Amino acid sequence: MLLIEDLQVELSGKLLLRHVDLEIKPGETHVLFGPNGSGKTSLLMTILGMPGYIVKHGRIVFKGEDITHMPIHERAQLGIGMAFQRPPTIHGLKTRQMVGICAHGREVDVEGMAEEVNFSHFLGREVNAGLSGGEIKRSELLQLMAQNPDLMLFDEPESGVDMENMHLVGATIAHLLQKDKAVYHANGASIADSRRKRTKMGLIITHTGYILDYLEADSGHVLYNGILSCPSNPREILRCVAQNGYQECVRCVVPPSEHLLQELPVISQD
Ligand SMILES: Nc1ncnc2c1ncn2[C@@H]1O[C@H](COP(=O)(O)OP(=O)(O)OP(=O)(O)O)[C@@H](O)[C@H]1O
Repeated sequence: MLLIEDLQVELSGKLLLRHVDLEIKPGETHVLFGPNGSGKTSLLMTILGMPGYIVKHGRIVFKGEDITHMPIHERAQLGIGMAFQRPPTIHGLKTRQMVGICAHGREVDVEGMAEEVNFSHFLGREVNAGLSGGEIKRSELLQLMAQNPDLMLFDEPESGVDMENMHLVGATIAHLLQKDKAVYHANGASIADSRRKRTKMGLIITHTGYILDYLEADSGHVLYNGILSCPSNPREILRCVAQNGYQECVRCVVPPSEHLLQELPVISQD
């Protein structure tokens, strides 16, 4: 389980996350909405343990272990992985080698996995060198498939992906999170049984909600101005935001505390 309690996080001296409480149980997938600049990527980077994201208050517990100040490589070993929105180009390292590194000593069928995400053609290329937006997403998924972590963080997996590849990306994420129908029916297990056996946890940032067409999310949240609120049905959140905008959406539930709500800025309507 991932448990985050009253988290406050600073980056370069700026407070980006002001109040985050979050619990993701084994088998659950949560979706994260929020306007640009509200701190969504910062939250994922903090969970991953990216250097520079300084926890000023609160704690992060994963699998019963306090990982608040644990270095990134130890979190990866514990089972946390991320598909980045804009990963850097790594010169001198081929994607094939990178996938091997992600597997962390496990025997993996790199070619077979690359085929699954339509990436065979790029295995010999330096990591992310000259890749298009959609190709980067598939490269990130391939690395995650090799790592196969227990908690998977996805930063806008739909952005830059065309309609045809959206199906591939959506189906791959559903499979990684044990939420595809093939898993349901494996070994003749009932859907309820398969649900109970799920162990993978997911946290997915989305602006469009397209990913919800491919997997069943257990809960949605809105991150607004560094404050996480509105744990509820993700489709209801989408509808609320589309109809009323984010500011109204976060006002429709009881905020973490009255003083935090009062600090929310007014978003201009133009
Ligand atoms: N190195 C940095 N120093 C100071 N501020 C930063 C730094 N990196 C990011 N920020 C700011 O932190 C805020 C939150 O950024 P973040 O990327 O977490 O937002 P987001 O919700 O993921 O946005 P988007 O939906 O646009 O991807 C933004 O205002 C951003 O400009």
